[in-house]
Amino acid sequence: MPESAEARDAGRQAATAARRPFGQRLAAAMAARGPLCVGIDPHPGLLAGWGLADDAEGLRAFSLTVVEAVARQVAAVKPQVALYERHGSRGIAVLEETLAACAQADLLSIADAKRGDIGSTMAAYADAWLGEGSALAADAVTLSPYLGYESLRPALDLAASTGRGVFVLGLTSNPEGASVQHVGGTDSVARRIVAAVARENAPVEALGSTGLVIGATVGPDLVRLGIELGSTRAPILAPGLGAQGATGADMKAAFADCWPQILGTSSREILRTGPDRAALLQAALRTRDSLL
Ligand SMILES: O=C(O)c1cc(=O)[nH]c(=O)n1[C@@H]1O[C@H](COP(=O)(O)O)[C@@H](O)[C@H]1O
Repeated sequence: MPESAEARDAGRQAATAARRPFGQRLAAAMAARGPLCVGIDPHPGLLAGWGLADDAEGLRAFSLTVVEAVARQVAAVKPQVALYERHGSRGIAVLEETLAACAQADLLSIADAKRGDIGSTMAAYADAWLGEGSALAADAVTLSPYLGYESLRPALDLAASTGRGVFVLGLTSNPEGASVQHVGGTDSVARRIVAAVARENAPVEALGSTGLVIGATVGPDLVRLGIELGSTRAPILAPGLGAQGATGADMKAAFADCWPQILGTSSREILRTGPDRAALLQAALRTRDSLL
């Protein structure tokens, strides 16, 4: 018999009630397993290197292998949504299956979707990535604030009410980001985003659920722009480790004032060692150890 609407709503409410806030869950995972998030970026070249076809079946084998290799060993994984979207609806179905496998394995998932739009459309993105009962809902999603920080409000509010999290782009790891994010000098666009995120987390005593993305490569910019992260209570997702050149030592120097908040993330450098699960795990643990 099909589930009634009332039963479905009750099930969703129970699922939300049982979930602790994302910041708390991330802090616990980082304390237990270290500050690394493994990026799942199934690039065509990586699929070929693993002997897999560049199609939905290849994508599925790749994604589930990574989840199986690192579950219970690292704090989180971050599937790159673009690399599923390029396979159309079948790729999205694989992403849904990958997110479900993470939930099953008690592995935090961060959907790297970088969504951002006017508020009314943002509400629909929020339902997709953070809503209870959505097959695409992850533990957290990346968001772009460059339509204005407050345009993200529907996602910020839904994340808070479902115990999920967001990571808002602050200073990105790519060199082109400076042309927007550095504008304003010591009162830069990025500094204003960081301040808005800090306000979001102000009521929380420990790690909040509104995170920032700050590239592992931007240490000198943080100093030059006078951006201070330690008081934001934001979890900080730091991409750029490995393939983009940043090392654990670079990150420790750049983020000395907020080290307990840092979740380093690396994709290609780890993924290149697959498809052997033991090799993938070893590469992940080596990267993690560089952050301890
Ligand atoms: O939001 C992100 O994760 C992100 C932000 C950023 O500033 N730079 C950045 O590289 N990323 C993502 O992090 C991943 C980095 O991949 P690797 O360079 O292979 O480790 C990619 O999925 C990027 O889209």
